[in-house]
Parts: sequence; structure tokens; C-alpha cells
Amino acid sequence: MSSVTLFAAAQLRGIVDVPGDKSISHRAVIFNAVASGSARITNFLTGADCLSTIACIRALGVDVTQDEDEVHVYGVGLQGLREPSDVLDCGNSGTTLRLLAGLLAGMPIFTVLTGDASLRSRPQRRIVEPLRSLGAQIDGRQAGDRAPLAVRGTAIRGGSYHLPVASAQVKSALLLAGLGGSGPLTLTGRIDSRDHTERMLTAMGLELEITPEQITLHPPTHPVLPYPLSLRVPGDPSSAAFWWVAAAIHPNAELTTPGVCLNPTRTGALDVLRAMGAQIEITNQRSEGSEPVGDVTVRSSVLRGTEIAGDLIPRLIDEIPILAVAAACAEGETVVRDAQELRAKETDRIATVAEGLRALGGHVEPTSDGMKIVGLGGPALRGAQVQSHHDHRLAMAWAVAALIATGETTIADPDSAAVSYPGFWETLTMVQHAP
Ligand SMILES: O=C(O)C1=C[C@@H](OP(=O)(O)O)[C@@H](O)[C@H](O)C1
Ligand SMILES: C=C(OP(=O)(O)O)C(=O)O
Repeated sequence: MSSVTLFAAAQLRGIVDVPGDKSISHRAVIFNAVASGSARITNFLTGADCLSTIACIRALGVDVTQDEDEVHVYGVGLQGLREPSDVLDCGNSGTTLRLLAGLLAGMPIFTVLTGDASLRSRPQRRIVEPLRSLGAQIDGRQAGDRAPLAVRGTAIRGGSYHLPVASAQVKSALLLAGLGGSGPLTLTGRIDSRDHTERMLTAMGLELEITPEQITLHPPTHPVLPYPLSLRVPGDPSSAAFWWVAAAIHPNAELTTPGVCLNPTRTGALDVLRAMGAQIEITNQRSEGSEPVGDVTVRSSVLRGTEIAGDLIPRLIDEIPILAVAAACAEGETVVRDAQELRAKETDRIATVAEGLRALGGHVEPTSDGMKIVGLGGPALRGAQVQSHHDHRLAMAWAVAALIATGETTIADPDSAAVSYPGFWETLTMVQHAP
């Protein structure tokens, strides 16, 4: 489909089972690939990014079966990955490329990691430099800053690294390299990004010492480690956020997203929506495997502007495009700061969010590390032609805007939503027609 045309919705109602979390789905396959047995993963995200991870792991000689959202991974142990006969295609997925680069840095095989045009334009020095400091032999275009990356697996040293940016991909790449290291690896600095890697590796029997200041990983001393980890993947809060904002900005709405991951490193969007005055109810809070989950209901709300900055940023980085739509419909100004990481995503999301919101009648000023949005004082966007630039989060953010915009909204390249949210467009129709 080259474009989709949408109109405002009369109402939004229903229970939306958002797909499994993308970060946890990637990790469940990658970590279990080097475990000492087989694992069953349910509610796996079948988005294109996680399917890229499965394809790469299979190319490394690991049996992975997939039947809809149920995946079985037959782990080969830390010594068992096979050298692939071709390059590994990570598609659009930064998580796939960066986590695999870290894991493969310490394996006795040669691999080349590449991806689509967007992924090949994203910075990789952030993983290449720290991995090299641990002894990794890794190179790529632009002195190692751009994929394709060539990884000549070698002995990895223990040591320490100070993370300058709060990136879970960098943190995880280093921890995965450390699994094959000759001694403990300590990470300091910005370790406050999503912590699924730490939770899952701990659940797989590895020894991690975690304090607010540092993480130390001890390489496994027994071949039975890591143990396989079967799990049900909780719902993805980054996907649920589209429905939370849709319900908050629409004047006749109530949407519930059950079973969403409520890991505190992921709940920044809920905190911001609450600060903006959104009516949010969280029920049925429980633990699923290593993660807290709960059911989130959001109702029509009157929103006011807020500040999104500092430590909040890593807790909602992927939700900024949809939070910008909420800000455009609020009363007063919203300022996003400290979010220069947005420029290193599938698109430069400071530039592309500002462009799209302006086309829809929003008042947005991009800044070097974020944006200023002067709200329209209510759901007063107007339909327009908007670009998704093949960025899944933009395609879905503009679809939510269309639900309250006047006239018709045409979104180019809507299929990119399937990178993280297969079924998004069907659900968009469903919530408008639920009784
Ligand atoms: O580790 C992960 O699963 C992810 C980390 C984040 O990226 P950074 O590590 O670049 O912040 C996020 O944007 C991405 O969607 C998923
Ligand atoms: C940035 C994202 O993913 P990745 O870095 O894995 O491509 C995203 O899903 O918004």
C-alpha cells in the first residue's frame, strides 16, 4: 500500500491486546540462541524487526521454529554458533544489529551485519568504539561508524566502560560481548536505559551485580550457563502508547490495553500523560516472568503542556512521536529537551516529527535536542498529506492524529507500521466500531 486515507472517528472504544514487546522479543531469541537447551516464547512480536532477528539467528546455525506468536529456540550454547555463509541482514532493526554485533564480537567466527538504507545510515561508533576497547575486531564503513559492520570474533577482555549515552542497545551489546569475556565487565555512566537485558540474563543464571551507579557482569564459569528461559512476552508499552494518546485526545473515548509491560524503565509515556492531565487507570498489576505488567485504561481527557527532559527521555524515547501529537492537542506549551538521540533513529525524528505535525496544523519548533510545541488547546489538528518516511512510529503517530483531525489525512507508506506493530491498521478500524 503506498498510502492510506483516514477520517476523524466518532468514538474510540474497546480492549486492545497490543503485540508483544519488541525489546524483550529480540532478547528472548538472541539470548536463548546461546543457552544450553530449548526455550518456548509466547506472545512473541511478529513485527518485521523481530523476524529479522530470527532470520539472523537461524543463519548462525540455531534452530528456531515459529508458529504465529509462539517461538521455540533450540539453544546451541555459548560455543555453538556457526559461521554464516552470507551477510546477516538486520533489515530496519537497530536492536538486531547492535545486540548481535556485541554477541558475535567474542565468538570464533566471522560475520558481516548489514540492513536497509535507514539502518545503514545510523551511527555505529557508539558500539564499535567500546567493543574495540574490550579487544573486539570490528570495522565498517566510515571507520566503523556505519554498517555493513564486519566482525572478526576474537577473545574479549574484561574491563570497564563508561557509557556516555543512555542506550540499551549499547549497554546490551557490551554485556553480550562480556558473556564471552576473560574477566568481569563493569559498566558505569548512563546505565539507566531499559533494563530487560539485565533482568533476562539474571533469570538465565548469570551473575550480575547491579547498583544505581554500575553493572558488573561475571562471565559464566560453567557450560550449562546461560540456562534457557521460557517466557510470555508482555505487551509493548511503546505500541500501547498510540492507543493511550488516541483515547486521551479524542473527546469520546475509552481504550484499555491489558497485559502491558510496566517496567519502570519503560513507563515514561504514562508519567508524561499523567502530568498532562490524562485520565489513566492501571489495574491488575502483576509480574510476568522477570517483568511487571498491568492493564492500562485511558479515557477522553483535557491535556495541558508539560516538560519532557532529563532522566525521563530514555524511559520514553520511542514514544516521543506520539507524545508530540498529544502535546499538539494540549493547552499550553510542551518542551522536549535532552532528546538528541531522536536524530539517530529510523529517521531524524526531531525533523520528521516537526515536519509532519506542521503539515497537520500543529505549532512546532524543532531544536537541536528536541522541540517546542505550542498546543492548539484541544484536538484541533487538520487533515493533510503526511509522510511516514518509512518510519513505523511516524506512520502510527499520524494515524492517531487523523482520528481527531478535520477532513481527510493521507499517510504515505503506512506498511512500515508492521516493523513493530503488525495488525495496527486492523486495530485502528476495530476501535472505531467496537460497541
Ligand atoms: O534495546 C532496545 O531494545 C531498544 C533501545 C532503544 O534504542 P537505544 O538503545 O538506541 O536508545 C530503543 O529506541 C529501541 O527501539 C529499542
Ligand atoms: C528505534 C527503534 O528501533 P531500533 O533502534 O531497534 O531500530 C524503534 O523501534 O523506534
